[in-house]
Amino acid sequence: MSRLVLSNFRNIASADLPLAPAVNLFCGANGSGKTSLLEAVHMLASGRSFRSRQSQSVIRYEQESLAVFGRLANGVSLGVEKRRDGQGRIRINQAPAESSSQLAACLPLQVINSESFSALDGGPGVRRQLLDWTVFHVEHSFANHWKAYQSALKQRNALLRRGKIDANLLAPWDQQLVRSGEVVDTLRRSVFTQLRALFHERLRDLPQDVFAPLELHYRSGWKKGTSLRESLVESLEGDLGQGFTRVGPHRADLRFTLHGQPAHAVLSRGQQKMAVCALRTAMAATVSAREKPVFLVDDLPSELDEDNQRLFSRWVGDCASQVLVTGIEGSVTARPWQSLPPPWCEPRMFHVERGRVTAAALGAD
Ligand SMILES: Nc1ncnc2c1ncn2[C@@H]1O[C@H](COP(=O)(O)OP(=O)(O)OP(=O)(O)O)[C@@H](O)[C@H]1O
Repeated sequence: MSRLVLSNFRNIASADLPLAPAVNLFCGANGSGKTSLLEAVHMLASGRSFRSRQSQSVIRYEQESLAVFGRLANGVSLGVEKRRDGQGRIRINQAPAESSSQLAACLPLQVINSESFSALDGGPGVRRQLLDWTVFHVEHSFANHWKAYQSALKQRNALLRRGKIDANLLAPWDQQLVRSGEVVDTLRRSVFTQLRALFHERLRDLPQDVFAPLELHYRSGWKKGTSLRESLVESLEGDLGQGFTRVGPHRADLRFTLHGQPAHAVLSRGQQKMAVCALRTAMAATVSAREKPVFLVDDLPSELDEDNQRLFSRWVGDCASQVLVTGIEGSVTARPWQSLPPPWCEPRMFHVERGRVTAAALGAD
């Protein structure tokens, strides 16, 4: 992204930022507005915030609307506007866009923040989304198959909730469920194989006594060794009792294990963060043949020692198109990037103070 423009975004009344092609650092005190800048980029890539479901809370107090505009390195422009009454607009190259997945296709994004630990300790839905982000950016048609699957699932569950089953009513939804569900699973499986290999490649840079046994598994969402159709038939009686479909790609999961235990129950906090960083950069590397993602990194030093910060910056340099990093102190935030080859070792520094963002000299705290 070469330019980022914000208005009335949290405590930032306005900002117009020329971004460096590789590394951009946003430094300042607590509450100054650093994370808000990352949140604005996230909104540009997805139409929503990563901190709040309600965009009203993101609009600057006493203002009616917010706007974010970004010009990408390839010249494409993206714009998102949100109003307090819930209305909003998404534009790509000035023209209205139909869905936020069009934004996502233009701007693949990876976020590392305090929420990222949920890849290890959160529910299966969070991990499924990580895999699906990767699949979508490798194969954009995945979104249509997944949508078709979810709409069949909704109809099937509505029938199951009624409690008595007319086989003629259920059959067409089962057919659509199996057809799109198998495509979803096939795409996930093939992308998972690449992702897992790239994840292990990164783990080899970490202490092997700890990380060599870390395993990543894919669960399809139904019984191993049976087809989706067979599984649906097998579970129909139980599904009827529960009133919803208990098997299928909507129950898929990624699992991280270490010596047979869930990884988050064994790894230290810093080790967990490095596992998440390995996963996120492996995801970026998996999709990079199509488009290299932009990374948003909120407070890299928290939980990580200097060696791990440097390792993470090297991983990012290998798979990302650009990175936006926040930190309290400029010199500390810049350090991990300075040992990389150009252009990664030439960060652009911005100072953030009570919602005002200004260019700053490197090393000025
Ligand atoms: N809708 C809003 N309108 C105006 N100000 C807001 C709004 N929502 C949040 N704020 C304020 O905007 C600031 C947002 O700070 P942000 O989270 O971006 O800070 P930060 O620099 O990342 O801080 P930290 O280092 O503590 O993580 C805070 O001071 C917060 O109180």
